[in-house]
Amino acid sequence: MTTVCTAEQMRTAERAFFDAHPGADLMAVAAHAVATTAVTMLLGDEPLEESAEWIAQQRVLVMAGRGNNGADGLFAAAELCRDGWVVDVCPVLGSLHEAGAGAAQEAGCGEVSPVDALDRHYDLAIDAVLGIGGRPSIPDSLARLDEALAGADTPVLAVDLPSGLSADSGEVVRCVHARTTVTFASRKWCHLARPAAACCGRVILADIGVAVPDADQVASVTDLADLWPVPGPASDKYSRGVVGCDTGSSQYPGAGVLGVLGALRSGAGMVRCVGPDAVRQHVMDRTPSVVCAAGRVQAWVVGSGWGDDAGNAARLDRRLADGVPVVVDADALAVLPRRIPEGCLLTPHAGELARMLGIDRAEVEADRRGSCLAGARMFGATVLLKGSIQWVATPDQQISAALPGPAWTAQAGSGDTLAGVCGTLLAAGLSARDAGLAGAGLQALAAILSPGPWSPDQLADRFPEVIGRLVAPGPVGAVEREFSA
Ligand SMILES: NC(=O)C1=CN([C@@H]2O[C@H](COP(=O)(O)OP(=O)(O)OC[C@H]3O[C@@H](n4cnc5c(N)ncnc54)[C@H](OP(=O)(O)O)[C@@H]3O)[C@@H](O)[C@H]2O)[C@@H](O)CC1
Ligand SMILES: Nc1ncnc2c1ncn2[C@@H]1O[C@H](COP(=O)(O)OP(=O)(O)O)[C@@H](O)[C@H]1O
Repeated sequence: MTTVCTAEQMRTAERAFFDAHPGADLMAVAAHAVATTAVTMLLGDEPLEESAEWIAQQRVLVMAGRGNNGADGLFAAAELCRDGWVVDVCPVLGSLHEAGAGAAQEAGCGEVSPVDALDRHYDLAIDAVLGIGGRPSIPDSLARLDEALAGADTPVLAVDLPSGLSADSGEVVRCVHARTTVTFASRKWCHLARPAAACCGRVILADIGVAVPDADQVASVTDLADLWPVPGPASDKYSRGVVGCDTGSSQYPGAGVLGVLGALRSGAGMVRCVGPDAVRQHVMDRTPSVVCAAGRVQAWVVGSGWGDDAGNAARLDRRLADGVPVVVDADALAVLPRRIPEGCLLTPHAGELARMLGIDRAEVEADRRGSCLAGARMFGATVLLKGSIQWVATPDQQISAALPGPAWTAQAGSGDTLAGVCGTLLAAGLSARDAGLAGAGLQALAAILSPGPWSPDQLADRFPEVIGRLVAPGPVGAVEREFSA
């Protein structure tokens, strides 16, 4: 799991740290982490070149703002300059942090305006204009610099986060594009949520001695690889797990097909389709290996595409009574009994969760994390709240988020395939929490690897390749590297 925090949580942690360590120089620790990362980037793969003469030819641009983020950059500039690198400081927002500017000047850094910097060559640029105190977007002068640096293929190292991003979201208005970002104490949401994450490059987490106790946990690609069930020599179709799909209706047969596709393409040992005739016919046409007959299953997928039918409550009760874990999706969420068996997984989007909780959708949107916890508490089952950040909360009030993906999956039918994937994972024996995290993570990863308007059935057709790459044997860390490349 990766820890992730908001700007507010970071500031609270910083206050607690200073209460416990009055007078500590956190900025010096942060700046040293920036300077160390900068040197690693400058040296690249050729540490043999690290002679004083070679270092004295390498030029570094430090773009600095006027807050503490700028100060981190300025103290890093001073350290680099003292070590022999040629450093220009560029005040992008007019003024500079006073002590930081003093240190940089004393160490021998030059100063350059944003306009003059456009005409100079740099081997590395450090973006220390805006950090967690930044509001979205950047001034034109910085946008021009960012474009020029990209045009010259100059690597950019962002301090804490690329300027222009909001620490707490994946939104991008206009920002710096970093090759590497060095952040402190915990990752922030912009490092993980898309599309912002794509502007951060490789994110390095520096330990500055500050603990963020209320940081959240987000499943990483490595977690996904660890969770994914892989068949062994003794496996057969039953031991891998049989998924029963009781989804779709004559009005919405497509939802039944998509759920089956999700289950099949994510590795179910067998998929049984027991939906209405209209669904079964379409399923057989698309996926001939599906068994359209009743029988034992290890998990049920219900609710997708049921429509508003008077028989929905009885249809749900029948499946819950089977005693195996159930993925409860879409229309079945409107007819939930007061308590759901604990091993089940409820998969609402914000509107469905609002209805479950008897509140407005806007209230859910205003506190998605808290609403997800409330849903799990109210129904005694695990809840996967779908959307851009996908929270998974358990009845005992543990909460974590799935690997975030791009919004390409925000389209009708994605939830139906996701329910099928979660069914496969429950049938394979994963807990409801792990099934929610891994199912949502697979869909996100598939969309990361195949960006574009792929329809849910097309994306499901890509699941086998994504899973194959995900679980391919290799050293720990290889998976993360491959998928972040
Ligand atoms: N907290 C910690 O634990 C630690 C924090 N550390 C470091 O401190 C950083 C946070 O520093 P910070 O709070 O001073 O805010 P920062 O990001 O420098 O920006 C504020 C300045 O920017 C301005 N401004 C804002 N948006 C703007 C825009 N769009 N366009 C133009 N201007 C804009 C705003 O001016 P305003 O307009 O509000 O007057 C204000 O002057 C953090 O990211 C990390 O690097 C580390 O040293 C170690 C531990
Ligand atoms: N902004 C977003 N970013 C990433 N994924 C999203 C976003 N919004 C929705 N999704 C994904 O899209 C799917 C939508 O599910 P849902 O609304 O239930 O659709 P349907 O019921 O039509 O299948 C979910 O799998 C969710 O994870």
